[in-house]
Amino acid sequence: MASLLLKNGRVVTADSDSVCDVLVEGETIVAIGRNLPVQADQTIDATGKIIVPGGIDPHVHLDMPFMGTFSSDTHETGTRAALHGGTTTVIDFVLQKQGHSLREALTEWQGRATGTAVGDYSFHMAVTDFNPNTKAEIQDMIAEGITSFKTFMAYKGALMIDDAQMVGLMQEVSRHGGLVTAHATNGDMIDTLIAQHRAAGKLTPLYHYLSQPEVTEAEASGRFCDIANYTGVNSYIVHLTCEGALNQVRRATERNQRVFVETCIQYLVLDASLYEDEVHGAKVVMSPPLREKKDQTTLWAGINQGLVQVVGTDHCPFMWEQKMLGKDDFSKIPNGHPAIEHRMELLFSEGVTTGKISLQKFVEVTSTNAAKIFGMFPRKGTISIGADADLVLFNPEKKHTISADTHHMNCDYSAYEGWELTGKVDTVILRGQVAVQNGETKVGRGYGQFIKRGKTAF
Ligand SMILES: NC(=O)NCCC(=O)O
Ligand SMILES: [Zn+2]
Ligand SMILES: [Zn+2]
Repeated sequence: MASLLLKNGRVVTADSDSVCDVLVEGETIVAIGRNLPVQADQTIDATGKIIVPGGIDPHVHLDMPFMGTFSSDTHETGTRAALHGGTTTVIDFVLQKQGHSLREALTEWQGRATGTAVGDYSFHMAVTDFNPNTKAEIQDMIAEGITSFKTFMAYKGALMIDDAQMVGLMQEVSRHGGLVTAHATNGDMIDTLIAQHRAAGKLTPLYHYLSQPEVTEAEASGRFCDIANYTGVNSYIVHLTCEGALNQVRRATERNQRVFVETCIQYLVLDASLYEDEVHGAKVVMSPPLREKKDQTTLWAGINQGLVQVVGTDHCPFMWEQKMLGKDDFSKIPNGHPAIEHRMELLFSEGVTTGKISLQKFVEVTSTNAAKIFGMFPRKGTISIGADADLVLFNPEKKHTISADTHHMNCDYSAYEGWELTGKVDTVILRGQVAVQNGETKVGRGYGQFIKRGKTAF
């Protein structure tokens, strides 16, 4: 079995921080300690580098059929780009087609990802049609290692379920110890506002933003918390963006309810002023939309308060040509933006180097908490003996500039074009293999494995 020794790095986990060596045998970490008296097949000098657990992005949409097109990163290109940014595991969304089974959808997604993913991956199951047949499949999905069930409270006619279905799904998932997650926005209200804006000839990207005011997210977040509380299911709100929604979670915690919350990197660092650009505003058309500075402040504080446990990306890239499907009508712009590659470097630069969050909080929200919530801990999400050797060597001083010319995502623009960041991923190790070094990919198509997940252990 091949061995790899990382020497003299600053090893940071959610609960420890010390300069030491890490020894890997095969795919697994076998020893951690100062000046380990061992030789290995390969040694990497990590002096001056931070070593963190491989990142976990639990919110990505790869090769996903959506709004009449497909997101432009495949499981191959998306997971490769993720690796370049230090994310070694992603959780992608399988979408049930309304009128069809969960199994059919899973088979379709397995067909796309198996043998093509470069980095490790798992799936959430998006339940878009909860009925007696779907109900009977919940247990099967959990047996497959798909223990989280995504709901959309918006996108009516395509993905949205109503409250009756939500209650039924939560009851069934609760019975089997799984987790229900939600895109928590009020779809009916949003559709009404979209229709009003279109009827008034208000068609620029700004009206995407104005069709999804804060109240649409706050209302649905509160409703989701309430139904989850009633059913007793483990619950998680994806891509939470704003103060009003986080206040609903705070309210839930006051009755001693626990609701996990994910925000995404863009909501921490980009704001709604970008929608004023009538052309390029399309690059950041996503749902929910970008919000205001006060919401960013609330989200950073929410991370430090432990109300927000995860920073994901909601990576859902579209080529500019695809975005231009909506050049004359904001409601036809495919929703989503590319970010899978830059989540960790952006969060480090904008969060850790500015002092907004600590390095250990960075590890928690980029890796450890997702591993615990989504049933992968301690195999993933930490640096400990017996864990998968998913390790990121990070150069905290190195400055670099984001550009679509150099990124690895299959997208011809970047919402962060020209941003200068401090802190760069240097080397990435996935299950004991050097996967990225000096900007080069060292593992190939098909190296990524499906990760069967267990239950929430947080
Ligand atoms: N978020 C977004 O704009 N696109 C992907 C689908 C979703 O997560 O709602
Ligand atoms: Zn969503
Ligand atoms: Zn999403």
